[in-house]
Amino acid sequence: MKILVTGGAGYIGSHTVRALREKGHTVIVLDNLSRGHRGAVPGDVRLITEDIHHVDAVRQLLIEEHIEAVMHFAAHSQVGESMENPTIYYDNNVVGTYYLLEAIRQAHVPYVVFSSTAAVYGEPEQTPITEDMPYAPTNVYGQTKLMIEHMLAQFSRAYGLRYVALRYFNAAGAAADGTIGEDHTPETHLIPLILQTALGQRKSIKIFGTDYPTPDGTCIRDYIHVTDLAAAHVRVLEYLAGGGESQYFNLGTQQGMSVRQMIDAAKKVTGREFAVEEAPRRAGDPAILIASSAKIQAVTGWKPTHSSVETIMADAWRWHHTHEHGYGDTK
Ligand SMILES: NC(=O)c1ccc[n+]([C@@H]2O[C@H](COP(=O)([O-])OP(=O)(O)OC[C@H]3O[C@@H](n4cnc5c(N)ncnc54)[C@H](O)[C@@H]3O)[C@@H](O)[C@H]2O)c1
Ligand SMILES: O=c1ccn([C@@H]2O[C@H](COP(=O)(O)OP(=O)(O)O[C@H]3O[C@H](CO)[C@@H](O)[C@H](O)[C@H]3O)[C@@H](O)[C@H]2O)c(=O)[nH]1
Repeated sequence: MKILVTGGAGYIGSHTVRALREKGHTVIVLDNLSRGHRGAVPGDVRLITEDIHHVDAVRQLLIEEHIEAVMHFAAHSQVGESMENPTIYYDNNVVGTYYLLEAIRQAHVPYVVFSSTAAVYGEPEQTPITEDMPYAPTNVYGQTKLMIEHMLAQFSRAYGLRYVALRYFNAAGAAADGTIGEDHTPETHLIPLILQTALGQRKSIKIFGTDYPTPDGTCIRDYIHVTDLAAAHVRVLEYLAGGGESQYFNLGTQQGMSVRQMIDAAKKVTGREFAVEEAPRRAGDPAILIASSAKIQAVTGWKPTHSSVETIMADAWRWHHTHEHGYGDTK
């Protein structure tokens, strides 16, 4: 199929571009490079430096290139920033996606795969989290993703668009060959911050909260390898093209790891000692987020195969210690 990947110069999008091409699909990347990297897009993939808000340009591209599906990663995705500056989240995520969907509708593209998030659930009542649990985002970022899910459902009902919304838990790791990986500025995610500390780029890694109701007092998350996330996108595309109806799926491993366990794993994989500081809780962090992925496994047969903590950490380390400044100045 011929697929447009919005946000394909970003972390998860670039790994999915690779997975799609490995399955023989043709890919065009649309990215405004606000937070992505030219160097994350292979030289032989067409990169269109464009913004999803530009409905006329996007519609024209979809029609001219006979695009059959859109994978929509383009978004702002930092929880803290979304609380400090909600307007850019409503504009980039909700308004931007509205214009993108409008272009998709006008160009009659039949399928969309959308990057949603575990943040739509907020503080879960129980774990593992299943898709039928209540939606109660505790931050603006999660709220914008939930609004987009509603928009998709309404476009689907009214115009026949078929879509899958994938609610990722914590994306982690990097391509096994170390050529693409995670490079966010500013970096807020735990694993890159730990590994930057192991590299000596930071003085210490702070543990945000040691008094959570968990066995070691630190937050538990469900870390899923970015390669497994990418493979799930290929699966759900096949599912839609095979006649599957619109769906939303959690993407996680059903295993939780605490912050302390991640730090210990990093020390083992890197063979380096580094300073660890106990710090107060970070506002808005739920104690435990673990996915049930039973639904996507039952419907599409997808299973995570690279998401052991050792593989995640080893792959992330290969990327970070060979790219100390990420994609550097390739932007
Ligand atoms: N990283 C995670 O753990 C995680 C978890 C859950 C959901 N998600 C979602 O997955 C998607 C990808 O996340 P990521 O970590 O790869 O983020 P990222 O910031 O690395 O990638 C996003 C890309 O979208 C581009 N972009 C942003 N706004 C745009 C616009 N208006 N027009 C065109 N391009 C635009 C950026 O330049 C960037 O390349 C996001 O939608 C995010 O909300 C990520
Ligand atoms: O320096 C740090 C950074 C993080 N943490 C903790 O590590 C855990 C993971 O944090 P982080 O890597 O920032 O991810 P989350 O806040 O869990 O959010 C990610 O995972 C969510 C889904 O679970 C997505 O919605 C978000 O977009 C994505 O950033 C949390 O308990 C943090 O409190 C620390 O202790 N120290």
